[in-house]
Amino acid sequence: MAPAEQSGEWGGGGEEPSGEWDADERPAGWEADGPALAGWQAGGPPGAGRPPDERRGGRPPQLDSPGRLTHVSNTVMPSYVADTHEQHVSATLAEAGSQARGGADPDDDPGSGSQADSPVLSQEQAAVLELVRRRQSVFFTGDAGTGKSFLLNHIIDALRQEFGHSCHAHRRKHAALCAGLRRAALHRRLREDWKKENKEHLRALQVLIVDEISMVSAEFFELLEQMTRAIRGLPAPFGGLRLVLCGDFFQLPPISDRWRANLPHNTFLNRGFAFQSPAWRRCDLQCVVLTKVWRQRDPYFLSVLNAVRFGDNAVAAALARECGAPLPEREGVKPTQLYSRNADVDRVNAEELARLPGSALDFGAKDDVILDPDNVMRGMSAQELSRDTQRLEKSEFFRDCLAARCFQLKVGAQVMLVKNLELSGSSRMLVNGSRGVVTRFMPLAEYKAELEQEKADARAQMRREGRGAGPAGLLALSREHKATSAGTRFEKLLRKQALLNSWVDQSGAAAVPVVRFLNGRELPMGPEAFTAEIPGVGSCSREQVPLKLAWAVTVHKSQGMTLDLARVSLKDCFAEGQAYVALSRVRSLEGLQVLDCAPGCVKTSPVALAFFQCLKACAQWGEAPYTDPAWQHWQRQHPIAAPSDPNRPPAPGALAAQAGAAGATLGFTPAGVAGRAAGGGQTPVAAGGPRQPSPSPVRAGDLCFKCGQPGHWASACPNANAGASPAAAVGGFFGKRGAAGAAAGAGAAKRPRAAGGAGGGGGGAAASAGRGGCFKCGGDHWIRDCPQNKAAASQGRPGTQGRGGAPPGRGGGGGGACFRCGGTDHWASACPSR
Ligand SMILES: Nc1ncnc2c1ncn2[C@@H]1O[C@H](COP(=O)(O)OP(=O)(O)OP(=O)(O)O)[C@@H](O)[C@H]1O
Repeated sequence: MAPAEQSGEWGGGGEEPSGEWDADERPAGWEADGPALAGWQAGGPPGAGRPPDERRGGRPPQLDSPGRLTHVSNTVMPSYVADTHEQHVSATLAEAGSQARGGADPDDDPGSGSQADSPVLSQEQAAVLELVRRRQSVFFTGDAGTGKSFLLNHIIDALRQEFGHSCHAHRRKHAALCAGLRRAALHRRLREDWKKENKEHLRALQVLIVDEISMVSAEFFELLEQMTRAIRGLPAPFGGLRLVLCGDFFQLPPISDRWRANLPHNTFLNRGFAFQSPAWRRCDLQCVVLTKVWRQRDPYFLSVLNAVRFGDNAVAAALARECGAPLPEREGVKPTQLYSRNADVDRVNAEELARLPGSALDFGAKDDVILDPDNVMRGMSAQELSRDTQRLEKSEFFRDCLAARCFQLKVGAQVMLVKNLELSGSSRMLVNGSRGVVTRFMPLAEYKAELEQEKADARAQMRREGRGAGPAGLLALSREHKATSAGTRFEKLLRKQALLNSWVDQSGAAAVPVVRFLNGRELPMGPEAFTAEIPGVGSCSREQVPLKLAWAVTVHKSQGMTLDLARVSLKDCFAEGQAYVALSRVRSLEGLQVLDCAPGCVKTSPVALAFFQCLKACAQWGEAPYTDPAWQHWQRQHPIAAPSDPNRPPAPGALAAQAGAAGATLGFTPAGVAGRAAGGGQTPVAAGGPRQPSPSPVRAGDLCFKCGQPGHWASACPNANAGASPAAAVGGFFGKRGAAGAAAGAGAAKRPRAAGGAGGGGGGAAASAGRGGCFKCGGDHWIRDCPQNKAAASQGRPGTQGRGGAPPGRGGGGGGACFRCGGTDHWASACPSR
């Protein structure tokens, strides 16, 4: 699972460390021999119940530690699901919508051939989607291949429906609702958002989606929470942002900088996992563990991967012995080589390309920046526009784009797609990560003629359907025919032609490569567009052939990929989870070769292990066994909110039950994962049954911040949705869409952000009905008009809006008291309880 920010695309190409660690630079907490394992169930050795000759090498693995491999969460897939395996993680935002809707479990309909073409969400995946639909903050995890990215694409699709438009395409107009970002992209986007002119963007954000949460550090997560809360000016965690977090903490961890003795203890070093931060504990997260592995279906292979996941070097060594033989080429495609270090990858790719006979063809990209039309229209000065242009041109997008600015290809080159081209149909699917080989170069004239022919075919099909698309039909196409497959194809071809023309003008290319993919399809690869938006500034785009050399890739890059054939070198594995990520990329043992399996190369984070055990057991997440002194100091500086803390976040939502979470899915309270101070409170979801209300008590003085009523937490607020649009409950920004927002009338539509929460748009019924209007007192007025402000001002302590002389209170403290402890004689930033 690894989305690319470009073009709103998800999948493939995990984040790579900018620099690699030397052996002596391993982060604190690193253990040479992996952690001691606990919590495993005794069971048969890997592959138990399966004749040895069915295994790849025909030999049983020589296991030093038999009897430790059964892991409860792995469900073996029934064979009829096999075809759907082709479905890759990635889906563009636009295309995700065309995929099957969630809700059904493939298990329900074994014979259905259509499922192969259109995979649907499993029951547990659908349960997570339901939580998101119910506006819960969600964290979902699971083994590699449990469909986290697949599910995330469906979630993004659902959010698009909820907010009525594409998350990315119209972000500026409707003010952002969603950001789906990986670690580096997250850093980048937030750096932009924290700039003064973009704070509005962050204020209007409704949902924050973070993929690969395992790579987001505790320090960063904490910072992010504090900054968003401060900028949005709301006391709720993340300033009321809804969170969708997803990832597997057994996979690649955050890349920390090394602490040196002369650095101040609180230097930002990107340490710890996100779940270790107090911010995690403050969030009202519903945690779900996905249990069904979709990528692999062989129970033996699953059990081996499971052992590696938990750090079993003996099993990895046995696997290396079993899978040591070279893999044959398939369809002329060589296995992808996975290495830990960039240097090895670059060397292998360069060597292999040089080894091929014939001359290489250069492929250059066409890069463009487009200024935000709003800025241009409102008459920004030439100086400002040129500053924005420069900012776009220097954007990291151009450095990090999956498609390189320039690369060389030869006939016979092993390549990988870096963009989703076709998502439906297992045999036709071409997605980010699909492997192929260049068979020839097609002259441009021939390629253009081919496109014309395809267009004619699509038009003919539309005519057959009685929807002719002549020049006059084009207008109709945009409305009516887009819904048909021929109409969509026609439209895509039009776009392709336009793209080709503009790319050729710039790059001067005379041919496009023809690639034969592993699924047998052979296609000319014309240029594709990769885009990224910098809110409030403009957008960057790159037009380039969506390929990269793929004899070798780094393990970090491979996170999120599903590979058919892989030669994995475990040499120099330096990070926890790295070996697990590498080995779990392939679908079957038949496609795996393992090399250089040195003792100790499999590393698992003991902290992740402890967290996972808490998740599985619904036990309390206790003190993390992490012994870096700088980290411990940081933790001391960020104490977990005590139960008496007036700023304690709302209690866990009780909606997991209603979502019908199934099987081993866990509903989890924030205090459950994290709440050693709050006294636990997590509640497992009974299989298929309703989730028990959280035992976490609601104190008499606690008011729901959504409706202002006592007796329940905001996440379980019965009034939040009363007749309002979904956004109204969150903050009312999208009030235009909701019937309630419209009914609220003009006054409500103009209401400022403070009362509605995240945005300033059409107000929501909750506010207009007098429930949840003011965040301070719950009254039917804006926070700035709250009588408590006046009271505070008369005491010399301005409330939320006050700037001088007294604690700001951030709007939630009631009368301007320190929001941390309720005290009235200090600012929250100087609070002794901090
Ligand atoms: N409900 C489903 N039906 C059919 N196929 C599925 C389903 N869920 C996931 N898959 C397929 O399983 C494979 C693995 O899914 P995905 O990459 O989303 O897993 P992941 O949990 O994100 O893996 P990783 O943690 O390794 O990144 C993909 O090929 C995906 O299409």
